[in-house]
Parts: sequence; structure tokens; C-alpha cells
Amino acid sequence: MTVSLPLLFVERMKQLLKGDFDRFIASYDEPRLYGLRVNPLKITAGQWKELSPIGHSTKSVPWAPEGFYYNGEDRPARHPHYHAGLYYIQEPSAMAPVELLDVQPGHRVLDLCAAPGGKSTQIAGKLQGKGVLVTNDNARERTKPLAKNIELAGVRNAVVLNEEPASLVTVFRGWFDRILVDAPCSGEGMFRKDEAMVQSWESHSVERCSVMQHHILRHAAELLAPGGKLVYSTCTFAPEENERQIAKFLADRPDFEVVPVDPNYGWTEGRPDWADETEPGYEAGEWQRNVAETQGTVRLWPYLIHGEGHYAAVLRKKPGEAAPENRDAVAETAQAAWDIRGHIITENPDHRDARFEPAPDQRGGKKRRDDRGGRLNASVPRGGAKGKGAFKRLSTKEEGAAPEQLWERFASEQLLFQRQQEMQIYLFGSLVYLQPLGMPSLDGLKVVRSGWLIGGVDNGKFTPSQALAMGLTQREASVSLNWPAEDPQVFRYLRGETLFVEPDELITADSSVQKDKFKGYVLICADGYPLGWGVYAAGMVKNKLPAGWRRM
Ligand SMILES: C[S@@+](CC[C@H](N)C(=O)[O-])C[C@H]1O[C@@H](n2cnc3c(N)ncnc32)[C@H](O)[C@@H]1O
Repeated sequence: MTVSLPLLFVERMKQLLKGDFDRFIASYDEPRLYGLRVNPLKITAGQWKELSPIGHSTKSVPWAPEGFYYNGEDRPARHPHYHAGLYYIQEPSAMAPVELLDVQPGHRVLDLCAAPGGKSTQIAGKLQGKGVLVTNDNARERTKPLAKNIELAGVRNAVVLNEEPASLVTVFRGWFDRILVDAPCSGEGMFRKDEAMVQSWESHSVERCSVMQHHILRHAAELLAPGGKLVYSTCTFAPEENERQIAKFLADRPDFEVVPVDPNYGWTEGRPDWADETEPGYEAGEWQRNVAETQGTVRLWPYLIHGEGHYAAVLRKKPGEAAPENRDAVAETAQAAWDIRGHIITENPDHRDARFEPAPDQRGGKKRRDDRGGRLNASVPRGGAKGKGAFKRLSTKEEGAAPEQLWERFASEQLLFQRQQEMQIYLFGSLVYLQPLGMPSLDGLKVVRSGWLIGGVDNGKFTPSQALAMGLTQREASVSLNWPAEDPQVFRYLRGETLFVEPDELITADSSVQKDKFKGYVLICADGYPLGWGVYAAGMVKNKLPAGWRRM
């Protein structure tokens, strides 16, 4: 066997699986599987298969319409399409929980344990830019890749938080239509994929994880609206973290029920018989009733499917009393803020900020901070159109102009911006966000991203962000450059190099732009999909791709 498994784990699985144990253990000698999920915010699965050099050699993941198996030697994470956010690398069985969550465009969705964001980007694809995704993780360092993956995927309607579930209850009680609890777990399903999980199995003991999961679920229940659905998932086989956890939850929360899942695709039903010993503190008959419900949950086994292993339970909060917070009132309050303050919501000093990965300021090499310690991860606008149709240079500085005016001017002059839903401008220090309308105040929470970070204002200048570039389509930029994904210019751009181009290569959405005189922002694209910003002048493109986004 290539993986050396913990003895205790092997003994326990032998007892549980009995006749199936040999097949289970033999699956550890099979090669690991590789999966990616196409990002429907940017491209359809069919279009991607046509476009990608590896599209023809992939096979569909049966339970995920955008999921594909690929050959390990293909290394899609190194291809420019990855840097354009066309797909996310994800283990195939990890694609199942979001498929079970039944997310519809317009829903309010919480991904409570979200980093590094695989399932959050999948949820965002289901929302199609409509509704709200609140994506949260309590580990601060893990929210950096989380925010980056949300931005890379071009998600416009997400808020990224760094909170304990209990803290979310004060702001979001009963607010969400859908909640995913992809719980921290002992990771037994990851042993074949990642040998480090074998080492950390002891420290992430099953008992320790099951206590954490119990607390997380308890608070998640408070956050869900009546009639809403919650999917609980783990990538482990231990019944204490799966059926037993769900039985305990049902006993504590009689207002919840299991929505049985059809065990298709080689998935199997939950195993109530592995959790039927009555938990101390619970009445035996009641325990048995709740345990029986867990038959409607599902297990994904590596010896029965092409995937590493997962567990998922779909839970519904029974429709009952209205959520404590009136949904219409929230929308009306937000609409009032939009109308009265010209669509502006400004920062509240109580709002705690945990944002921003370090990024070099690209003007003169100095690090620039917003007034609360955040750093602007973006570049500086120098040119643009004046009014619709004309394309003259913007004055580089407008002393006294409000950030929202500078943004709106940038948008009207440099973008042909398609709103997918009403958004409100949210200002935090020098940073400008677009936030889905109807969000409650985030005051008192640790906020990593208050919405779609579109840029920043410093010294009278609006600077578009990398997140803005990634959330646009090529057609939404007034001026762009585009090469086939395998063109050397694309690789130069991704390495952070300056590019030299002919004025004729500029692609303009506005016929009045004089290419030989143009100076200003261009959206750099590969195969028509944005990679980031450049600033063009006289045949030279200054590279504005932030350091953390470059391909090494
Ligand atoms: C299995 S991972 C999530 C993977 C993620 N859903 C994805 O698909 O990329 C579990 C996550 O839970 C987070 N976590 C652990 N305890 C937590 C808590 N009390 N509240 C919120 N998140 C927590 C961990 O930091 C970890 O990132």
C-alpha cells in the first residue's frame, strides 16, 4: 500500500465495514483522482470543453454538471485559463454538497466554514450574480486565499467575513435561505489525496472535531430562515462526525428534519446502525427516532465512486414562525439608503476591518495604506473617456471629488457595465465596494471584503482593483487587449512583465477612440477572458497585475 494509514483508523473501519473492508482498503492502492469545476459565471461547461486544450480528454463528474476529471499530468492550474478564473481545481466528491444545497438565483446563502473557497465559488455559480453569498471562515490567514478565490472567480455578490458562527447570529439571525456547513473534520477521506492528513489525523482527533462541529451546527441553526435548507458535510468516515452528529442535532433542534437524499451515482445511504448507541443525556427512544432519520443522509465511498469520500446531510428548518427580522423591512431600509444618499453607504467606525493581503503599491514602490491599515491592491487610472462616446484623457486628479463620484465617472467613461442586480456603493476609508442591496449592517463584524471591491481612491484618483477586472467581461471594458491563451504576451503579462504592443492591437468598444493617441487603462485578456489591468501609453503596457496574482 502506498499510503501508510493510522492503525486505529484501519481497525475501526474493519469493524464498521466488515465484508466491504477489503474493497475499501484496496482503494488506497488506486491512483488519486483529479477534478476541476468549470466556472459558469465566466463560461459554460460545453464552451470550456471546446476551448480548452485538455477539454477533450476530461470526463464528466456524474453528480456535478460543471465537474470534470482530468489527467494529473495535464496541470491545469498552470494554464492561463486558470488565471482567468475559468475553473477551480476541486476534488470530485467535494462537489456533491453544493449540488445538494439546491441554491437558486436570488437566494441568500451562507457558507459558514468556507476557506479556501471551493464550495463558495460553486455556490456563486449557482446564484448567477443574483442574491447574496456570505462566505465566512474563522481562521484569519485562511480568509486571504478565500477572498482571492472569490475574486478570481469573478463573483460580484459576495461578502467575506472572518468570524465565529456565534458572532454572526447577532446580525444574521434567521436571514439565510441556504447554509452550507462544510465542517472542519478529521479528514479521513483525504488520506489518499493528501498524506499530510494522515499525519494530522491524531491532532484533529475525531472527538475534538465532533465537539467543534456540534457548536458550529448549533449556531448555524439560528442563522437559517424557516423553510430554509442547511447542508452539513464532512470529508471523513467517522460516524461520530457524521450520523451521530446529525442525530444529536435533530434531538437538540426538533424544528429541523432530514430531507432524504436519493443515493444515486454509487452513493450509499447513511448508516444509523453505526450511531445507535444512545448518547449520554438523551432519552433512548428519542435518540433512536433521530438516529433513524440519518438513513436519509449520504456517504460517498472511494471504493464505490470515482472520488475520495464524503458525507452529506440535507436538513430543513420546518416552516414556522416568520424569521425574527422582517425580510421586506431590510430591503426597504436599504432602498432608502440608496435613494436618500445617492446609493451610498459609508463606513461605520465600529466596523472592524481584517482585510487585505500585502500588495505592493504600484506607484513608486511605496506601500500605501488606507486610513485603517488596509492596503490598496490595485493600480492607478490615467486615462479614459469623457462622457459617453468621446474618449479624452481624464484629469489624473480631482481634488475634493467624493470617492463615489470618482468611481461613477470611471465606470461611465471606461466601462460598459452591465448590472446583474441592484447594488449599493459601500465606502470604507479609501476603498469603494459594490454591495448587494438589502445587506444588514456589518458593524461589529470582522469584514474581509464588504462586497465586490471595485477600487480605491487616493489623492483624488480612482484606482480600479484586480477584483473589478476579474468580475468584468471583455466587452464591459472600453479598451482591452486580447491574445490566444498560449501566446507569449499572455505569459509575459502573467509574469508581471511590461508589454510592448502596436496601437492597432487595442480593441475598443468605442469608435471615437483614437488608438494612436490613447493613454490609459486596458483590460488584458486571454481568449477573451480578463486577467487584470494594464496601463497603455505609446505602445507600452505597464503591468498592473498584483504580485500575489502572478504566475511564477
Ligand atoms: C473542510 S474546510 C472547508 C473547505 C471549504 N468549504 C472549501 O470547499 O474550500 C473547514 C474550514 O472550517 C474552518 N473552521 C474551523 N472552525 C470554524 C469555526 N468555528 N467557524 C468557522 N469556520 C471554522 C477552517 O478554518 C476550515 O477552513
